[in-house]
Amino acid sequence: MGKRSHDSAELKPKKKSKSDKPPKEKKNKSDKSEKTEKVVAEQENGTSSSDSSTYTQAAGLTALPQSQIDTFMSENIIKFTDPSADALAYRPLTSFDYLPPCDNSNLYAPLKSFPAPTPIQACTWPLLFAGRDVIGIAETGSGKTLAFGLPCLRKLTQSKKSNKPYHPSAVIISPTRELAMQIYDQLIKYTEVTDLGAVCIFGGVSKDEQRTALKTAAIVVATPGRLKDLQQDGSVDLSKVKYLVLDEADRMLDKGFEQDIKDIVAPMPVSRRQTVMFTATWPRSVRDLANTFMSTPVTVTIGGDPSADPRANLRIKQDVEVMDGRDKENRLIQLLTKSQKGKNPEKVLVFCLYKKEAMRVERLISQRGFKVAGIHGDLNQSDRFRNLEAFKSGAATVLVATDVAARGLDIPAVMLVINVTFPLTVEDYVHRIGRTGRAGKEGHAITMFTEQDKGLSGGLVNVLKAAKQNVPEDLLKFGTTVKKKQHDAYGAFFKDVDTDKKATKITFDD
Ligand SMILES: Nc1ncnc2c1ncn2[C@@H]1O[C@H](COP(=O)(O)OP(=O)(O)OP(=O)(O)O)[C@@H](O)[C@H]1O
Repeated sequence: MGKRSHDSAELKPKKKSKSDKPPKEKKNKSDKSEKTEKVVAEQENGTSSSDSSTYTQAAGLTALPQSQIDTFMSENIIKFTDPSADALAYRPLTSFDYLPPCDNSNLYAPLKSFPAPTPIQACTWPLLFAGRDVIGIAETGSGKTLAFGLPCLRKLTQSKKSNKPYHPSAVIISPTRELAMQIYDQLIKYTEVTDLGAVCIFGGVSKDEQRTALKTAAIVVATPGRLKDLQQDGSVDLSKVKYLVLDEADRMLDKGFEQDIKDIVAPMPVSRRQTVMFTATWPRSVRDLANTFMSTPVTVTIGGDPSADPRANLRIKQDVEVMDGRDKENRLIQLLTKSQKGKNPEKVLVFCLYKKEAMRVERLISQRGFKVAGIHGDLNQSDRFRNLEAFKSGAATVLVATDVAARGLDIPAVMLVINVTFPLTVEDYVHRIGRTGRAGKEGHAITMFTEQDKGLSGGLVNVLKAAKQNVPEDLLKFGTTVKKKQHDAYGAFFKDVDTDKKATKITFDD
């Protein structure tokens, strides 16, 4: 587990008095069609979903010559798509000096470790401060967590009312426990200086401490399964939520999670909440669904049109090696021998597709004497956190993972990503390799590709071409057609299953 443990671990359970009791389970009577009509009506009216959002552009930012703004926009290939055609009025916040005033002057203090806002922060902050719904699309490792996190914290600090017990004001949903914990760890630096309570909720650990922490938390960072359980058993009431984030939004809206998200969001009136979605990949398949959760959203894209194929971070050198599956293990050991030699072995992340495959590959690597740890869905939560921590600290320099670690994880100084087995989708490929080359650094990814993966060759070729990478002849032989349909298991494969629960859900295995 990270240096900071989540609130629930720090709070001791108290004897419940009547007023301490969590809210009783409420039947959600909201009729779906009514809800959809409401969203449409609000979209037509263009009403703002926010109550405590105010934003006045700093005088210094207004004074900048338009040419300077235009250069920033074109250099970073920034695009705003706004049905209300209002977004361009908000100049990108190119320096922390232009942040709007905040009732709690401490809020911005932790930002001083950074030189300037990243492009996705610069462009989405003004819109989010102003209360707009936003879809933010930017490459892996580009600072999206603070892009949605800072406006959330400001909105809650500006609001005069304190939380009713068990009624959080903000919910941030992410697909995996490690990612939820990482978001929480980033945000807690800011909640600590502003006295906002936060809690991280995920499956695989006891619910009691989480229930206790929910009493005072203004911000809930959660994975969907456990949050839904706690909501359904009446441990938390989400009807006062005014800031909702879906991180890794395409994954959250995919069919593996779609129903959980709908159930969680049902009691949060769209008229009173600001809805924010962030991702590095934005397939067409989820866009219409995303709109049903949002009110006149502005889409902000950094690095090019989101209608194109998923885009890899341009600082990552991508090598694809087409080979026979039987040669993979030797090639893996060869690559590790090279990267692990000397006093300072490189941090290498090795991706497999199946849990059993990951265990086998981890055993192989360990037998060859490398310092390796593993992370996959069959490990219990404390082993997952411990192994991730071992990799972060350098106690293990190789981490073997399934796609549970593909998205969002921000592990410093991963030099090389090796894909032993290609993932189920090209989006997952982009996320996997995005564990290297983060926060402006260079990275390298080596992918073993076999005939079995040929259905994805077209999509991969497009990703390589878009990033101006070498496309091997052997890969082109498999064809360049991009199949429209995603793999059926996209989502289900990746879903974190709450190991505390009896197996009523499908547990995906190889
Ligand atoms: N303004 C900034 N300047 C420099 N570094 C920053 C800035 N904002 C955030 N970072 C750092 O950049 C790293 C990557 O940020 P983050 O994890 O939010 O990326 P991300 O865009 O969410 O990536 P992914 O798509 O993989 O989830 C983090 O270590 C974060 O602390």
